[in-house]
This record gives sequence, C-alpha cells and structure tokens, in this order.
Amino acid sequence: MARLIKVLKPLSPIMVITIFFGVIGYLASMSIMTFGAVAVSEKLGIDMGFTLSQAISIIIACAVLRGVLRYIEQYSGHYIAFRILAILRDKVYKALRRLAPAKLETKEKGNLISIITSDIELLEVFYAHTIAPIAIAILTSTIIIIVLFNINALFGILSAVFYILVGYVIPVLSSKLGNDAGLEYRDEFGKTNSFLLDSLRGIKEILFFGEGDRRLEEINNNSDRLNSKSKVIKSHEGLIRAITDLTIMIAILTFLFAGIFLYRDNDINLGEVLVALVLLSSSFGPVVALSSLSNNLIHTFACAQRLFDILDEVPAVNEIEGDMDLKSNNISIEDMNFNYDSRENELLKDVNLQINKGDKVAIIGPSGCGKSTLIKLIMRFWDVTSGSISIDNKRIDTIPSKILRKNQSLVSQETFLFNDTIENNIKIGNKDATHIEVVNACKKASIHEFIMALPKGYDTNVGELGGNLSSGERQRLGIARAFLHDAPVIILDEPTSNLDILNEAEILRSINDECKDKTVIMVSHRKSSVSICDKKKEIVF
Ligand SMILES: Nc1ncnc2c1ncn2[C@@H]1O[C@H](COP(=O)(O)OP(=O)(O)OP(=O)(O)O)[C@@H](O)[C@H]1O
Repeated sequence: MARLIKVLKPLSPIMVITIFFGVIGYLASMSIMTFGAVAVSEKLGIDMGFTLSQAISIIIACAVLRGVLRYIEQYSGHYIAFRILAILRDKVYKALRRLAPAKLETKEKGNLISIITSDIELLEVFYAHTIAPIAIAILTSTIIIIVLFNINALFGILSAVFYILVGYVIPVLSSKLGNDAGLEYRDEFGKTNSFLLDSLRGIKEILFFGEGDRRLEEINNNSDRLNSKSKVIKSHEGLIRAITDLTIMIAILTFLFAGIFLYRDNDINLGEVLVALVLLSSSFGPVVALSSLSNNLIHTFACAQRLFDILDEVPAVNEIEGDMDLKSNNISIEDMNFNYDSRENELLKDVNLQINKGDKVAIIGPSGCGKSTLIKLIMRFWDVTSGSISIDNKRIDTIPSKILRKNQSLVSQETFLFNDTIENNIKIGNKDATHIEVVNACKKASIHEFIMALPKGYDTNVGELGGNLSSGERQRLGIARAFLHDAPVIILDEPTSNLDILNEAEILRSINDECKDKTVIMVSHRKSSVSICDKKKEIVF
C-alpha cells in the first residue's frame, strides 16, 4: 500500500482537492437529514435555534451543493486514477523492455497480457476508490464525533466506537481473511489466459493429434477452478456486507437506548435525541465505503503484487547507454564459460573463438549443446559467467547496447511478422529507410517479385494474407529486413531449417551474394547451409 501511495506523489495537490470536496460533500448530505430532524423538532415546538424556514432553506442548499461537490470529488479522483494508470503502464512497458529478451523468454505470455491489461486496470480501484475515501472517512467521522460529543459526551464516545468497528476493524479482518483468495484468483486468471493463448497458437497440432477433447476438458477445468475461487471471494464479500449492516443496526439501536436514558434523566431534550439519532444513521456512508472497499482491495493488492514483481525483476543484462565507435568488427571469445541459472551442469565450457571481419563462421554441434545460446551471448542477451566476449578488443558488456544492436543483424529460425504492411515489417530493420531502399533489400533477398504479385504490393497487410505466407517467403522477408538493417555482422540462427532445398538454395545464394564483406555467423544442422561458410566451430558437450 505504501508503495502504491508513493506513485501518487506528483498528483497529491489534486488528491487534496478530492478529499476536501469529498468531506464537505458528505457533510452536506448528512445535513439534509439532520436539518430535517431540526425542522421536525421545530414543528413539535422544541427550540433548536433555527426557524422552520431556515432549516428548509439549508436542506435545499445542501441538496444542490451535494450534487456539485460529489461531481468535483469524483472528477478529480478519477483524473488522478487514470493519470496514475498511465504512469504505471509506462513503468511496466519500460520494465518489459529492460527484461527483454532474456527474461521474457521464459514468461507465460498470457500472464503478461493479463498483468498489462486487467491487473493495472484494477488498480484504478485503489486510486479512485481507496485513498480519498479513507481520508474522507477519517475527516468526516472526526467532525461528526465532535458534533455528537457537543450534544452529549456519551454520543461522541459511542459514535467513535462504532465508526472504528465499521471503518477499521471489519475491513482489516476482512482483508486478512480474504487475501489468499484474491491472489489465487488473479493467478488462476493469468494461467487460464496463458492456456487459451497456448491452445490458439497450437491449434493445428491440437487438431492433427486429436487433442481437442482433452484441451476442452482442461479449459472447462480452468473455468471451474476460476468460478470456485470467485465463489469464495463473493461469499466472503456477502458475509462482510452482512456483518457491516448488522453493526450499523446495533449502533442505531444503542444510540436509541442511550438517547432514551439521557432524555429520561433530563440530560438532553427530545430534539437533541432526534438530531443525534438522525445524524448517526446518516453518517455511516463514508465508513461503509471503507468496509466494502476491503473486498476490492483483496483483488487490488494481488494485482499490485504481480505488477511489482515485474517492476522488481532484475534483468539478465544491464542496458549500457552512450556512444562508441567500433573500428573493426573482430569478435574474440576467450576462455568463455556460461550456464543458465536453472541448469546444473555448465552448458558452454572454455569456448575460444576468433571471428574476423568478413569471416563466414558455421557453429555446429548436436542438438541442445548450446549453439543458439552462444549466439545469444554474442548478441549479449545474457552475460557470460566467466571469460570474455569482445568486439574490437572491447568487452561487449562495456559496449553501449544501441551500438551493439546496430552492429548485428539477426535472422532467426522463424521470422516474426507484425500485423502491419509488408513495407513496415521490413522497415523494422531501419525505420528511416526509403521505399527504394526497402525494394533493393527485397530484391537482394529474392522476395521482390513475390511482393509485386500481391494485389497491394508493398502495402499489403500481413494480417490480410492470414497464414498464407510460406515459411520460405517469411524467411526471405526476414532476410530482407536484415539486409536493410545493413549491420556489418549478420547472425543467422538456423535460417533454413524450415525450408525445402529450392528455397534454401535461393536464400543461401542471397546471403552469399550480399554478405561478401560482412561477417556471417550461422547456426545450422544442414551441411548444405554451412557449406557457404569458410570457418567452422564445433561445440561439443
Ligand atoms: N532461457 C533458458 N533458461 C534455461 N535453459 C535454457 C534456456 N534456453 C535454453 N536453455 C537450455 O540450454 C540448452 C542449450 O540450448 P540451445 O538452444 O542453446 O541449444 P542448441 O544447440 O541451439 O539446440 P538446437 O540445435 O536443438 O537448437 C538446452 O538444454 C536448453 O534447454
């Protein structure tokens, strides 16, 4: 909670406005009922210090004011809430950028999506419906306690006890009892999202291997689990609401009996009993807002916890800012060792490799020996455990990240295409490229003719093609992207493994023709692919 409040600091002046208008709004609302009691007492001939018409005028003024004040309170409260959601979203996206790519590789994407969308959205409850209501409840209740104390000390003390019960004891107990259920619900929600996303991605495999029924059953099981968690939360909410209402009823009855005793002993007059009773009954609004708030808070804190987990996660590598001039692109790997935290045995041991400008190096070895890992280390997705990787005699963990990315192009096993035009997808390699440069890159990657045969050419949206691009076409678009990036080092991670011999030959020819003076590092199982390389590095266990 303290951490959530910290985010609020820049907007605290607006929060003061919300609280101020909230307090006088509630006081106006209570005054309507209380001056009603004053008017009735006047009518009964009890002198309450106001004439009947004065009391009625105050009631009308308070009724109008109540609307205006409530509007200002809600407007400013929600302004704060949505500004803060924007700030938090910005923080999460920055955290994701910091964590990418290494730490995001292993995260469930569905879970990430539910944190970015629904979890953050739920924090609105905290900023618009928690902080201000707590302050408003404390201030309003204190004012009412003082007013009641002035009528009679017993009324003041009794009201303080009941406000604390309804506004503090019940919400705190409620949130203690229901905390786990909220967290479990959010976790289950994230898992269900991930499972659905997984099923959609693997729909072909599911159909092909007749997995549909099992998947459906699992989705139903997930929904049942989600429903049962939700049931626990809802019945908890119901119970808390019932306990709150019961406590208010007991408070009113206690006041009634206290009023009767005080009246009998001639300590106060009937009008004062009536006013105190009406004032108390109409004053629980702000504290009740706190008790119902605790139910939502269970969800809210669970969401905040998941959000802070992402913000606090330490990236695998630290981003390096600044500029640097790399004169040569010679890559030296010296006595390098590396392992992932989750693995026991060292993955890459004593690796030594010198790659000079213009070299074409094939990295080969059995599956799982760490070939892709080695190129991820060269791109500094991870930092080495010991030893070093240097470019131009500078350790890569000292080279600014922007310069390193500029220096290297990657073509992976499967090119990811965004739901955008073909031109924009290729321009990811260089967003400032002209159309002519895009066309030239596509010509070099032997994909220009294919694009021109599409009805909208380079303006065709990849989404419009559905899944109609073949693996070879996708890979060639990926290679065009890499050519446009025009980095001196091209890294290819099994670029042809999904392709037939003709497509493979086409792509190898493009790489061979266009990368004459570039450094090429290629991971491949295929002898035909690595044949374009003049140097081989075999990785063994
Ligand atoms: N992020 C990660 N965290 C933990 N272990 C990982 C991670 N990425 C890969 N591994 C493990 O490291 C080992 C090497 O993986 P890598 O992808 O580098 O192998 P590879 O030689 O490229 O394999 P292949 O030829 O099958 O693509 C594997 O056992 C893999 O499961």
